[in-house]
Amino acid sequence: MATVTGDRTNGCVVEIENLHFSRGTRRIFAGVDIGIRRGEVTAIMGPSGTGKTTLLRLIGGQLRPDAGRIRVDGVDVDTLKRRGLYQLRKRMGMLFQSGALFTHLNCFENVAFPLREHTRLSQALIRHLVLIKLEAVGLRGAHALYPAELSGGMARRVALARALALDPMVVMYDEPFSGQDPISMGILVRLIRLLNDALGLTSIIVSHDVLETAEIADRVHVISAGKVVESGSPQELRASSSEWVQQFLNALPDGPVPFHYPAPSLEEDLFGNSGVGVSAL
Ligand SMILES: Nc1ncnc2c1ncn2[C@@H]1O[C@H](COP(=O)(O)OP(=O)(O)OP(=O)(O)O)[C@@H](O)[C@H]1O
Repeated sequence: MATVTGDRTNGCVVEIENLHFSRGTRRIFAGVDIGIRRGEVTAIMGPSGTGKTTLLRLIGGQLRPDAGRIRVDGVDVDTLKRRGLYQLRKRMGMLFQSGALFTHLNCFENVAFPLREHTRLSQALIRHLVLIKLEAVGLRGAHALYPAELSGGMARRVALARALALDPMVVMYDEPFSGQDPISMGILVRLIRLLNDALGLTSIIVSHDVLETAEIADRVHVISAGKVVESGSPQELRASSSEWVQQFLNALPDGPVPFHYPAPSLEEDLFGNSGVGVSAL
């Protein structure tokens, strides 16, 4: 775990304390405490409808707690006004299952979109950043393809590159593997872990794919009936007698499918005249 010197947050980038939240008469959270440690991959699991997506929305400030506190990077999300929330959300990458790509934009422009929206970077720098993010997900060679020309797994990886475009501090994944075949799922699983470590991110994953998620998680929190019922490393949960623990088994093997879509060398794309993104210059 990466610990920041002088860190006010006890190594936790997200601190949830005594969280209470209801939807009408339905109580979703009744005293939830979770610390999401900086630099780690944290999985939030639990039965369907237990409030996992709701928890991500609360962390992102899209919903407000009825009681309790949620701090992100030491800041109480509930106290933030519109502008503060906007600034915070720029530092939080989100990859939602429904987070579709813009169909009228190619991969390059999809990833460039948040950079164009939220920064005043030069076109040349945007081009570099987009190529690096696409490279990171193995799809630099697919920069000119439109979403309709991508497989489901490729589309998810482009969406991941887009979620990482602004170099977020935290990335939240809501069901990132849903609808993926086992090979695409294996690639995504590995990619989330690799990018977390390589880019110094903190990742929060909500997923029904218990085995795959546990494979890359440093810590797992199991939520049920408004409370955290289990917390620990996948190994610790394996040693627990909870019924959930039985699900933390075999790792998903990687397959022979190449990770990178065919492309010229990175050097050529970055410093040469390969024509990537020139329409934007
Ligand atoms: N906009 C809404 N208005 C009212 N109730 C809602 C709303 N969104 C979600 N809920 C309810 O809140 C509860 C928690 O929903 P949430 O989507 O967070 O669960 P989840 O654990 O992510 O479920 P799943 O695993 O099936 O995706 C559910 O009972 C759901 O019906």
